[in-house]
Amino acid sequence: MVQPRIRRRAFDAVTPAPIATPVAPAVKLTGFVRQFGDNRVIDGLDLSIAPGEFVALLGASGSGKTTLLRTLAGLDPVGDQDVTTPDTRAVVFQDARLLPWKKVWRNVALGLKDKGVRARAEAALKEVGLGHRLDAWPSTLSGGEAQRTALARALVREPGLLLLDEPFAALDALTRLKMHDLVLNLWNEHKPAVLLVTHDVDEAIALADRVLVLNKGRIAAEEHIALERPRAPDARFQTIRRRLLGHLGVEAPAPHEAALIAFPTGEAVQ
Ligand SMILES: Nc1ncnc2c1ncn2[C@@H]1O[C@H](COP(=O)(O)OP(=O)(O)OP(=O)(O)O)[C@@H](O)[C@H]1O
Repeated sequence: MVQPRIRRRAFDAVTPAPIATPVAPAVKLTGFVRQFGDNRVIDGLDLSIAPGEFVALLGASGSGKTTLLRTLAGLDPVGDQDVTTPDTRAVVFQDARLLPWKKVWRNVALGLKDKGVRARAEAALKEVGLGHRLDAWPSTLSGGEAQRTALARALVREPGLLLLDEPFAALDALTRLKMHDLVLNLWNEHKPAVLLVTHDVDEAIALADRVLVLNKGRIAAEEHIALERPRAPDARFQTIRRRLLGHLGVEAPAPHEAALIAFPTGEAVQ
């Protein structure tokens, strides 16, 4: 058979197609399984998170969000399964988990070994707006201050992966909005990969580059959030919101209700 001759156009030689340099993911799981007795909580899950990417994870209660986060934190055994994560990981939980017998700066410095430990803790606490509470006892902190301290403790280690397990769920709505700004500023400054577990669809859309929905032990849906930050609850936001609520099996509320949910402090504008 005569092979067809491939004619190269002249400009092919001078304008080669750009070659995308592949970036190794910060997090990679392929077909990951986690089972408790007969309960297969994570069932062949594939997940990849790029360095510096901010990912939010939604899912019904019991869908395995915390199990996945604990796996990535290295808190649970993974057997011989392939789990790629950065070496340095840090977790912030819903409760700050500060040691009450250590002053705030010592909580942040916990586990730091090199020189200048106090100075590093101080710098981290200044970053979260608590430079004036270095010598305070944890019992004297407000809920928001305690979570700021937990964030400082996480970031002082310069983690490649920051795991956030509903860190704002126990805070009042106004404090939560302030924490969103703080987290975005810290993320911009340090650029770790982030996995935020949350029940709050608005929080996920407000913060993340990508929102995943976990269902039956797998990623059931994914939304790339291509909205510029800071994100207002505009029509594009609401469209993504409706889609995500649909994936979660929740009927989207009417627009005026959506605005009240997005801005419970009364700042909503429709
Ligand atoms: N150590 C354990 N032993 C046995 N079962 C467990 C264990 N940890 C979690 N599970 C089970 O795994 C399932 C998923 O739990 P997980 O805490 O990961 O869910 P979740 O999506 O984070 O839920 P929520 O949103 O309510 O926090 C649940 O059925 C839970 O009972």
